[in-house]
Amino acid sequence: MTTSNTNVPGPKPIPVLGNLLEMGANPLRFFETCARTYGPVVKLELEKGRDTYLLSRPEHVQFVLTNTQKLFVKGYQRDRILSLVLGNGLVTSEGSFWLRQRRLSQPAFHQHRIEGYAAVMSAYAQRMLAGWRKDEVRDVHADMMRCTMEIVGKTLFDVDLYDPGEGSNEVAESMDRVFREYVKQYASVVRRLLETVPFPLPLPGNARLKRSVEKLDRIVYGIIERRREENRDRGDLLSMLLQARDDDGTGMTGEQLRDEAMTLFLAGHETTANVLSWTLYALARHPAAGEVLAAELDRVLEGREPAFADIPRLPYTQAVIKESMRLYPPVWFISREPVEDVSIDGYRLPAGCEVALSQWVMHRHPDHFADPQSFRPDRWSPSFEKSLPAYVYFPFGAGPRVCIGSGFAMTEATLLLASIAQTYRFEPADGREAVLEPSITLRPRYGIRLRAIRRR
Ligand code: HEM
Repeated sequence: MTTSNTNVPGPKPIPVLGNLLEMGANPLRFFETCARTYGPVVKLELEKGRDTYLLSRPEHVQFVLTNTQKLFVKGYQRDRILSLVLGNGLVTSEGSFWLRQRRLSQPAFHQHRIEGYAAVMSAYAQRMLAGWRKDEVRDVHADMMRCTMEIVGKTLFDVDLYDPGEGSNEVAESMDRVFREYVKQYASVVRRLLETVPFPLPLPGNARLKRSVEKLDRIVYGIIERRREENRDRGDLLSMLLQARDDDGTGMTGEQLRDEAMTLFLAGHETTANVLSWTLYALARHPAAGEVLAAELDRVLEGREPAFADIPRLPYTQAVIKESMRLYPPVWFISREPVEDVSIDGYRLPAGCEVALSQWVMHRHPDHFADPQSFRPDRWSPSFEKSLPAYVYFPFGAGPRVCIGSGFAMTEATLLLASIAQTYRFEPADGREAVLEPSITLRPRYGIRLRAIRRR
């Protein structure tokens, strides 16, 4: 028999605000505490008229993610900010429209394409390091954001974002402005409350974001137009998207290309920057792991610049990245909406509710990870990976909507970390811990200041 959903355990809501204030104070701790206190299915009131259910069994993750498209939708269209910035691109679209776009975009992420992008990744890492001075304190998050943005600019648009000769600083600046405005609004709990108002409010933040997006749109449409006229494969993602044809021979419209380009730019640069920033932060606090990493890099690379072919020979480098994404998952929760009532562990979750799965909660679960709060890259042995139940560790999601850029991201993170850690080791610049900001991604709120000590 299915239990009524009113019986689902959860923290007591207060009038009007539900559980929003508790969550707003520290969403990560709130989700973790709820899962530990109330069990694998927790009911939360985070939106007016729509309950949220936090699920934390691996079977729940499997059920929800593999049935997205059939029993669940992403429901992002109700999110005004994401819709304004990303339009109807791969992250936000649904159903048959999404499927077509995914099929058209997939070839841009084939292994041989990524191999081509790898050379750009390594070269841009070297260019970044050339600007670092011996033993100085740096905000490594700012460095990683800039470097991954340059890499996306080059691999996506074939534009060198920071080469003043190309006159393309405008793209970088506009992207940056949109991004900052978007993060500022996204992290706000007040925004979640205002989302319940059924029309866009004339708030200054909304107007600023809209103006920035309009400016960026003009630039992106300009690039697309010029590239259409040029009609040649430059080896970048945009070339692939421009060439992509459906079975009936139709390609993407200008608007679809704009939405996909914007989506890939945003989805593809901050996530990887976060992984690298948190990795350097963890290494600075765990010098022994840093030494094992440096020894692997010295042994395998013998001082050379890392290349795509080196990646399989860098297992510890990859373990460091996996462990960093376990503790600091760049996407810390995934949300879905059931299209019909579904039954989970005997509870009925109604159509239209929000179902939340949290990498933060699952990746730190003591049932699955020994000493779960500690940074221990050596846990990622082949036997451990084999024994880890499926759908416990899912930094890139799973099912049909799994990250299309996971191969791109792992290649980029490995090559950048190898380049950086080959030349530098890190020490905390002061005794302060970095502040986690669980916005749409898990970012360091005030950056990450580390002393970069030159090794070679
Ligand atoms: C470490 C870096 C990254 C992480 C942790 C990450 C994580 C994720 C996750 C969890 C999802 C699924 C979201 C959901 O199911 O609701 C996703 C989707 C997506 N990611 Fe990534 N991502 C990363 C890098 C990238 C890169 C480099 C790109 C592109 C260049 C990219 C493009 C996308 C796109 C387009 C989607 C939507 C796919 C679809 O629905 O068909 N991501 N990513």
